[in-house]
Amino acid sequence: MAVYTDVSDEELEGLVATYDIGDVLSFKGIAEGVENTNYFLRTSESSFILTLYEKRVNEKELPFFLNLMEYLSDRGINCPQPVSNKSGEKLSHVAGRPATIVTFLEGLSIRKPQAKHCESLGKALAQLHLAGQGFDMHRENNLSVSGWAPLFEKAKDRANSVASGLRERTESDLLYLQANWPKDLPQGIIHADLFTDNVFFIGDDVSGLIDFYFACTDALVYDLAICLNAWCFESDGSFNLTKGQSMIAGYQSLRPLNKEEIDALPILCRGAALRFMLTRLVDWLNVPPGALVKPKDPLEYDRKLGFHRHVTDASEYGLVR
Ligand SMILES: Nc1ncnc2c1ncn2[C@@H]1O[C@H](COP(=O)(O)OP(=O)(O)O)[C@@H](O)[C@H]1O
Ligand SMILES: N[C@@H](CCOP(=O)(O)O)C(=O)O
Repeated sequence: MAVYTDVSDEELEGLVATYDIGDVLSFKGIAEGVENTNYFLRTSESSFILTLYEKRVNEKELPFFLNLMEYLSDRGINCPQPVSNKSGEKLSHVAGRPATIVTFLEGLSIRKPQAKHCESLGKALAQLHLAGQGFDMHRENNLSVSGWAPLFEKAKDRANSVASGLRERTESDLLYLQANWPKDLPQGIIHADLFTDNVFFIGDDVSGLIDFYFACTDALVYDLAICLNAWCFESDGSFNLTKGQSMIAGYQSLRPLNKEEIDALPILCRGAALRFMLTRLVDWLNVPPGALVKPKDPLEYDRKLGFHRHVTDASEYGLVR
């Protein structure tokens, strides 16, 4: 459970009194997520999520995320809407942390997606990229290639205690990716963390997207590389080509990839896997004392990297030319 910060009854009452959202009926820490503290809040008027921003979120960047959710929602993407308080502000403070109340989205996340879910996700990702065009705020991806070496610094001395040879494999991946990372691909707003727990379905169709706190401006096809990693591997570590084909076809049905994007897909998939291996490794080695959180397994992404290192062509991810 990701509850890093407790909110007392008094703090909650004080916060809710600054909003026009009715009276508190129930309030409960949420058993998923690893980044921020989330509570489910039900009031006499509706259901909401209270998010308290933790370690990786810089308060100065919150207007980017909150405005982005509003912009996307105005353009037909079903994502959480920040609720303004009585003073018209979307950002509040509670229990010593910056916080927002956002609307609750209906739908269920799917733990074991099938090809049809991957296709629907591919379409939803392309819709998100198209809807994000014209958003006039910019946020660097601080977890892209230039951010990986500093992240690894925090973990490299203890990496081999997690898996034998992990330090050496990671150093070699870093060198390769730093030397070959593609530039000049089409850019735009990317979600950058569209894992299965951040996508809601109703039936077989994507009904909503949440958790925009890694969103940034980067190569659009890098977002597809993140999703191929997160959705198309089986638990035995194999890549499911049918799922990859479905996702890429779903994406291309709305936003066809150009030649440069297709050529870049293998290295972007490898980079995306390294990015999640690294953040997981750092978190694995540094669980805050007392936090109710289950850190995610870095070795899942170490295994995925083992696959990506041998890929030479986008067709190996299911791209049909
Ligand atoms: N707007 C929302 N509507 C419904 N459920 C939500 C919403 N936001 C978060 N949740 C629930 O809270 C969980 C954790 O949220 P998430 O944003 O992924 O946290 P974290 O940023 O810590 O990873 C989600 O998996 C989901 O179950
Ligand atoms: N998706 C990341 C961790 C970020 O957590 P999330 O709950 O916001 O998706 C990972 O799996 O490493």
